Amino acid sequence: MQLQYSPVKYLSIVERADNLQIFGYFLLLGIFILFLFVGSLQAKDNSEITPHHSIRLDSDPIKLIEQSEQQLQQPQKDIERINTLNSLIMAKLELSPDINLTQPINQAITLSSKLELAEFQCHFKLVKYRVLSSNNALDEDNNLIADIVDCAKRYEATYIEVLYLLFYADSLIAQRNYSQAAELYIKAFTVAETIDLVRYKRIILMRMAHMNNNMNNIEEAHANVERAIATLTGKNQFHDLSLIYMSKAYFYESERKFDSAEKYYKEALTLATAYKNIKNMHYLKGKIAYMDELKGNIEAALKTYLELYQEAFDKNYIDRQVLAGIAIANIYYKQRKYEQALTLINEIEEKAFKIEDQYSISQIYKAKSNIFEKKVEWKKAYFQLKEWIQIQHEIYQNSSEKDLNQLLYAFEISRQENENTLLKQKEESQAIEIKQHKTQQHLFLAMISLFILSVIYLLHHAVQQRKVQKKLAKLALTDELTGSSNRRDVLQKLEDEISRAQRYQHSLTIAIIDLDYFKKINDNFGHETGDKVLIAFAKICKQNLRASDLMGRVGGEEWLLAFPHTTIHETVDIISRIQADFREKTIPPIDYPLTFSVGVTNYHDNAATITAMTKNADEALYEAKNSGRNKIVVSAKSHHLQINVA
Ligand SMILES: Nc1nc2c(ncn2[C@@H]2O[C@H](COP(=O)(O)OP(=O)(O)OP(=O)(O)O)[C@@H](O)[C@H]2O)c(=O)[nH]1
Repeated sequence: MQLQYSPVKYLSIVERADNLQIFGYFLLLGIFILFLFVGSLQAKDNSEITPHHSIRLDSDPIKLIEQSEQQLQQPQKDIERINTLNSLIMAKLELSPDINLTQPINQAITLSSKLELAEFQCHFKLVKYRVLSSNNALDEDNNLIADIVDCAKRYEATYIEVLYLLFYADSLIAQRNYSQAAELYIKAFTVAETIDLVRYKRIILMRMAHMNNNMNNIEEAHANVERAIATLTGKNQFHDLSLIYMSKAYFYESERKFDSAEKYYKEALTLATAYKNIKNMHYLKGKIAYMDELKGNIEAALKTYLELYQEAFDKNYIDRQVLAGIAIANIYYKQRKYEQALTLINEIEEKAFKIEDQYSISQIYKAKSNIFEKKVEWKKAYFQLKEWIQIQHEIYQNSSEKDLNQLLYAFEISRQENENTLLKQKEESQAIEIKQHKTQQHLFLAMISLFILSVIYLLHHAVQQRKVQKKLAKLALTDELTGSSNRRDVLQKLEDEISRAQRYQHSLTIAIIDLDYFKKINDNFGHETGDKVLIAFAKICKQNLRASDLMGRVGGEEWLLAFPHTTIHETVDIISRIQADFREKTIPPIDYPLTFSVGVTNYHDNAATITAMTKNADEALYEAKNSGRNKIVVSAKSHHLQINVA
């Protein structure tokens, strides 16, 4: 059978392989418990109950092995090589469950990991587990279980989670912790049910059945067997049904109901024959013969044992030959054919040593001791008995070691579990820490941003404030209509100029200007036209003034002008130019020339204050108005001079 590199097909194959493999474990466990509880009551061939079929082989395993080995000699693509290795491994396991397959399995694992075929990796690791456990060599790869669990977790292989629970439950069975094991089986069953792993469900039910049987809860054992049978959908499931019948028969055998046991061994044999499982056929025939023997049908049993012995000899199945040989020798013994029994035992003794089968060796010592006893050869009988005791002791020790290994295994699993939990917790707390750290960073950034924004806003606000203040300050000193200085500003500046004139003894003149008949303009042409006149006047003034000169609106249509470093005469000249410009300015609908009157004065010792100076200028202005307007009158208190401009 070739694995196809198609995910769907592939998964189903792997799943089936794994399921079957678990079935293998189940049977292994059965054997273990069998030895533990039934011990010498049972024939050794019980150990062969483990069929180890991970893949059902359609063709002859021997042919498949030859074919695979040939293919492996030739260059192949990696994926094809994995398939070939798989066929080889499965076929070899089919022939001999105990065979050492570490090398091809490791090669398959390496190739699967190279091609990143995770499920293949899981599959081959599981096969490795199976092989190592069959050889009692699990300690060769201490990380295997952890690897499988890790593999399952990484690739979310739920079926391996089930397997993991089963491993754990098995180890508890080995410790006789049945209640906890039962809990785990139920848990595994629940998980298997969630993804409808029918075969797993069946396996779990069968494990529970074996557990029930070991606890003498026979009814429950049979009930679980029936539940397991109910999971079979019929088609192509002879193999599984055959294994279930084997278990059922074994339960009856434990109850010493040999008829029922034989019936089910026969059912199982029919099925094993149907799918041509030679090893199982051999084993089942042995079981049926054993039932005959137990029921007293010695001749029938002997006949079958002899056939099996010959078959094993022909096919070179040494272990089976040894077992059949022991069974035959036991019957010869019962028939008092001591010489025949001894000859046969001697024949197989060497073979038993060759395959290092302790249990068979022990049986051989016991049989020999019994025979020597009957032959009254006490020394030899004593020697064989001594050997038998010695090897029994070793078997017991090995089984204790096995128990110990199971305990260590269970411990390793729970350690792994705790470690995983701790790791998970650590990862979670690290994630929380990172999250907190990030939140802190975000908060810090937000605070910094807020601070920068606040600073920018405050700076902007301060600049704006300053601008507003400046504007307000300017507005406070500016005449809104004309844009020139207002009364307060021009008087303040005049104050400063007076101080300067005083300190530096330079000339300073002022002029107070009042527009003529302004009320009439307002009255005749409207307030707006009046405003236009005021604006036009301010503009003309500014055009005629120097930068150092001062100008400000001190009343409705009254203005104060100041001229530092300027004589009265120069002042009059300037004002005359303003008068001329103003007169020429046309502001419709005013249809006559605009005029103003002016009072001029200057700074001197008798007029050294603002009050004195403006008083003098006002008096001159008054005089200009009274004398007909449109005049520049120089204060008598300065240099008095009247100029008629009209
Ligand atoms: N359009 C306008 N009129 C103003 C403003 N301020 C004051 N006035 C007006 O100016 C006029 C000043 O009138 P008066 O003080 O009688 O002086 P006058 O009409 O110019 O007469 P004489 O000064 O004697 O030539 C008033 O009618 C005020 O209402 C202003 O900002 N705009």
